[in-house]
Amino acid sequence: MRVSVIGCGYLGAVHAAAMADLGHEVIAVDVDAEKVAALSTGTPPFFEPGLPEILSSSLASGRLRFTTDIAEVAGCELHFIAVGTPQSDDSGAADIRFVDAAVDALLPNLGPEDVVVGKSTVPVGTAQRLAEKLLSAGSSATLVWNPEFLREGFAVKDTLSPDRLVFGVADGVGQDRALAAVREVYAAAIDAGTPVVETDRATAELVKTAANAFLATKISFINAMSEIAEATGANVTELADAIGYDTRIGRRFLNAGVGFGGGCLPKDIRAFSARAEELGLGSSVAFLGEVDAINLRQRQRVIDRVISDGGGDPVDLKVAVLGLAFKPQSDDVRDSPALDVARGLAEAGALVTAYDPEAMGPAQKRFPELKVASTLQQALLDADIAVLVTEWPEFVQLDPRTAGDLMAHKRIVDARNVLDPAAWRAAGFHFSSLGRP
Ligand SMILES: NC(=O)c1ccc[n+]([C@@H]2O[C@H](COP(=O)([O-])OP(=O)(O)OC[C@H]3O[C@@H](n4cnc5c(N)ncnc54)[C@H](O)[C@@H]3O)[C@@H](O)[C@H]2O)c1
Ligand SMILES: O=c1ccn([C@@H]2O[C@H](COP(=O)(O)OP(=O)(O)O[C@H]3O[C@H](CO)[C@@H](O)[C@H](O)[C@H]3O)[C@@H](O)[C@H]2O)c(=O)[nH]1
Repeated sequence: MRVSVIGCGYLGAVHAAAMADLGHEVIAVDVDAEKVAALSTGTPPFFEPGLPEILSSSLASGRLRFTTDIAEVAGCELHFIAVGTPQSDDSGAADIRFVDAAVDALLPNLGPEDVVVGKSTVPVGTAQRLAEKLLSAGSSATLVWNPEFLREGFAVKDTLSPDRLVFGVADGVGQDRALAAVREVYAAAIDAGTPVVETDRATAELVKTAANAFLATKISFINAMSEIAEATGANVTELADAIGYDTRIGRRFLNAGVGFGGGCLPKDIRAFSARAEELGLGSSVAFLGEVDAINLRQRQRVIDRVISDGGGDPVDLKVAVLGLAFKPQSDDVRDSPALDVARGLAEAGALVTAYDPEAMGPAQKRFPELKVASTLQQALLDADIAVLVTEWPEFVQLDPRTAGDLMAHKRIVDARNVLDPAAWRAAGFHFSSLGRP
């Protein structure tokens, strides 16, 4: 099929390359000329395993092209909207101006039988409003809401083999055509057995928000348990293992630590709460405010722990911060707990040196005073204490004897609960984690 992708950020760039990899003809549009130039040469402006490979092969095959000129999408049968929906202000509401701008720019280029496919994460009710916008502009194009569930770090695999596909359509003219088009564009995944949920547009929008709210709740639940475990001498990892064996609960997303960050979970639960307030239903999801508060408390808990384990006075305390990305296999520092911990310690007067295998450039853009080391060993050199905040494999596999030889004092805070306390203590370390003795 001939498809366009509007917005070439994490979601759009991966989606465009994956669609071309599946054999579709893809035109991908972004307003950011630098991003378009980088992607056109096969260089993603962010780290995502597997993306450079499918990007290069799709560009070489001629099936994928990037442009800043929206007029080039004319003639495509299907148009994916993948622009950003960031948090707008302190209310937490989503800023959906980019979605509106994308649809406005698309309108003059739409054919009468085209299908517009919304992938951005939006507040429930947005799709209905956009469908009315198309109609009132005289377009007979149909709108499908098709939320995206990819995880950064696994984005290519998640796009090519998703857990499920959700198609939200409205009853009426164009419904069958729209469903046929999305089934065709995703035929490879559907033929491979991916479950498909065909529903109305409001449900499709809500599936996305509800999924992220549930994942965030699971993480904050286990982090609340880690506080209780710590006060009582219990072990939160063994607790998570034991409750996770119950298949109704499941072990995934029960890793206690410094909490969730990134470009999705934090902003999406705040946007959900803000939308519920607008609907007069704020109390129905009031618990999400607590999920957010527990999550942010974890960052402060880690900062406080580093200071207390470091001797109580943060001023001139030499801290090695291991990790800056919001999670491993990503260079994304949007709402990163690791970056907040580095910043919080520096603001308290500590001498912070951070290291991350991929995210130091993006981190320094947001926090220019941040001192970074070029290797893990350099970050640890002469440190009074280390704190592991992103569980990159090279940190998880770090030999405590090597670390001990480099550091001024043998002290470490494991803020992701991934190191073996016995091994670190045996190497002479003062070791602490969150909710584990
Ligand atoms: N990042 C993820 O893992 C992920 C996963 C699922 C869903 N989402 C959702 O997908 C959407 C995009 O997220 P992202 O992380 O890719 O954001 P992003 O900020 O990385 O990218 C958004 C892109 O849209 C471009 N853009 C803005 N206005 C435009 C316009 N009018 N025309 C063309 N391009 C325009 C920007 O220049 C930018 O490159 C959000 O709604 C997000 O919540 C993201
Ligand atoms: O047990 C866990 C699992 C995750 N995290 C943290 O939670 C955050 C989010 O992790 P993850 O969900 O893997 O990353 P994202 O790439 O942000 O993906 C989420 O957000 C995307 C954007 O909406 C969705 O598409 C995905 O389905 C959803 O998992 C990260 O900071 C993780 O460190 C924990 O603290 N404990």
